[in-house]
Amino acid sequence: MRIVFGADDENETTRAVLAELHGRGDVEILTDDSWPDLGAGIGRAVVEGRADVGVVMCWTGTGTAIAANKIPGVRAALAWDPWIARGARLWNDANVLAMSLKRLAPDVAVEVTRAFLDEPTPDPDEADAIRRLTELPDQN
Ligand SMILES: O=C(CO)[C@H](O)[C@H](O)COP(=O)(O)O
Repeated sequence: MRIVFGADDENETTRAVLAELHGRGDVEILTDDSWPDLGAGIGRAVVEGRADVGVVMCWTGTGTAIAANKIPGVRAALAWDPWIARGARLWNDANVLAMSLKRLAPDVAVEVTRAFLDEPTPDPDEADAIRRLTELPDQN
């Protein structure tokens, strides 16, 4: 699996997530102190096919998620527990995971990351909803 990762700050949580990612595939790391540019860069790497999925972190996770979702074709999901992360893949076909580097403990962030990456394919029952989602105009 090719994964693009970026965080606008570094701490125990980002280091734990990165270690987990390195154990799971080829990791491209984006460094950008500007969270809008970082989120957009992660999104572009995914839609341009350089990575299968993106994992992005900022203080809240929200800013980079919003920035990533500005890129057409990105479905970035903010997750704070494994159930949310799994559901984002299963029911939303999310291709970018966004997390808070300030509010998730390292072990929780790793569990969230695992849940996201372990659920590679969407639920077929959600195919219509996901198609409808991708048909919605990107106007933001
Ligand atoms: O959580 C974030 C955005 O949602 C940022 O990480 C936080 O606002 C810090 O950004 P900066 O270092 O540019 O002030």
